[in-house]
Amino acid sequence: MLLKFQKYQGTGNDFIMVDNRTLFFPKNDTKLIEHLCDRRFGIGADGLILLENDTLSDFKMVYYNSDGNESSMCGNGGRCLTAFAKSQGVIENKTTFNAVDGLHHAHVDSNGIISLQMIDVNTISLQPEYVFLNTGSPHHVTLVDDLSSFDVKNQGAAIRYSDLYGKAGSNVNFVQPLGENHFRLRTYERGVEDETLSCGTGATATAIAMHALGKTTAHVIDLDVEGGKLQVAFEVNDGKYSNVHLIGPATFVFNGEIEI
Ligand SMILES: N[C@@H](CCC[C@H](N)C(=O)O)C(=O)O
Repeated sequence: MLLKFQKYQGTGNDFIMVDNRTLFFPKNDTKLIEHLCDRRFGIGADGLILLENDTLSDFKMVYYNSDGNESSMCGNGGRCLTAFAKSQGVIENKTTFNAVDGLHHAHVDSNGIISLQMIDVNTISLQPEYVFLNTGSPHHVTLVDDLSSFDVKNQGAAIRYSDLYGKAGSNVNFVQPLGENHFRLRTYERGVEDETLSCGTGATATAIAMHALGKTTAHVIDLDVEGGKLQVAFEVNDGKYSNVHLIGPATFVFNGEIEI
């Protein structure tokens, strides 16, 4: 069978997009999805995203990490899927779609920048050396002095596979403050099992964690990731974070087709 797909990337976090509204795609074929995401033997991507019909909203998002397993929410992927849905004529510039963590609102501005509403965050674990929270995916957030020389892959894997997070594991974000509302982060991603150039739920987690730690009083945070720049905006009342938005570009890379 010939699989038609489009590649998208959001600040360097890259995805294979498939229009699966006819439900033709073999969703349970973990090995196929892993192969398609392989950067040498397949198309190459951090993840694969299916666009499907939904009874409650404009469309449904189904997300797979590059290990081939379906996973939790992908913030950059949600922004890229919004751009893909627009390119396919499924939506115009505003949408509500259904993902594994519920309904998401998104809109595309006149410059193509996409703002994606993320889930509210009401539970934050503040520990002496780190913060843990869930922004649609689980995130461990810890401050480091110099990100440029930091061994993200090995240090990230050690935390991800530690007893802290059991079989499920967690994504791991290493953060360096750059200014009052400006942080740099590098992320080790669960399910990719490597550093990615960007992680949207990770950037969201980092922004909220920095506010919860008192490292900033701002409610609009700039985040420098390896693949570009993201912004996270939120409201907060009594330690509860709402109206959370992940804002940034989502770029079409190429059309492709591959025999599967
Ligand atoms: N890159 C994504 C996160 C995708 C899910 C994550 N790897 C997990 O399994 O928790 C993002 O942009 O949020």
